[in-house]
Amino acid sequence: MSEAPLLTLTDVAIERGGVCLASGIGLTLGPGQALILRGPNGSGKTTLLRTVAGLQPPLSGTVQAGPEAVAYAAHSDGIKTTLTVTENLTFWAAMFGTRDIRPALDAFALTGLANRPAGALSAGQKRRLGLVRLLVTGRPLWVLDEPTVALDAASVALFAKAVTDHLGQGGAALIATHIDLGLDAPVLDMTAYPPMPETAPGAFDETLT
Ligand SMILES: Nc1ncnc2c1ncn2[C@@H]1O[C@H](COP(=O)(O)OP(=O)(O)OP(=O)(O)O)[C@@H](O)[C@H]1O
Repeated sequence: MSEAPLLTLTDVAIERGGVCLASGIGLTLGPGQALILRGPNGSGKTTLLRTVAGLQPPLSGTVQAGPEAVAYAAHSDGIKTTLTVTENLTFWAAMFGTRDIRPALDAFALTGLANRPAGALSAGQKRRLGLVRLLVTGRPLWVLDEPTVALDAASVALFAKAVTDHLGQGGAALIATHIDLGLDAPVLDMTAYPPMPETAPGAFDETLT
């Protein structure tokens, strides 16, 4: 039995600001699989996630993900503060063709906050609103950068359940996190992929994008 992978990285090197951060990264994520990214601050976790999300090209190697496969949750919550929780989620749901937002609101315990302007949420509530978007994208590959920042223990548990359910439905997840989410997932340690000694200067200049 072999299912098509949702993500394949082959001999990937990544860079930020013209500096190679890591090289030789190879991985495959299939339906139902998660991978945890670990490494010290500045080791390139965010840069790798940005590269997988297509926000920047790899310095070398190939990144293969299905078309419209990736849902990327970055450090920023990406919410509209003047809109209510419902209005934010309705906007995202419409973008991705999802009609019913109630299951998503329930899954992240946001139903009681549905009519509150997003700008009046606490930091952890804002983070939950940023993450709940994942549920209405319908996209199979979740690429998540420190998703649990500002979440309390109960919210971390809700998030871990959402990821587990997503994997159970045939999705996959690549997650940079410093905390244990209780997932049965292997760890990719960035320190195992040292940068190439020679860095091509200016291979990607993000000031031009
Ligand atoms: N916009 C940028 N321009 C140039 N260099 C950058 C930029 N953003 C980050 N960097 C540098 O790239 C390196 C990798 O950063 P990155 O954010 O990928 O690391 P990280 O492993 O996610 O770190 P953290 O654990 O602190 O989130 C760091 O040395 C950082 O200073």
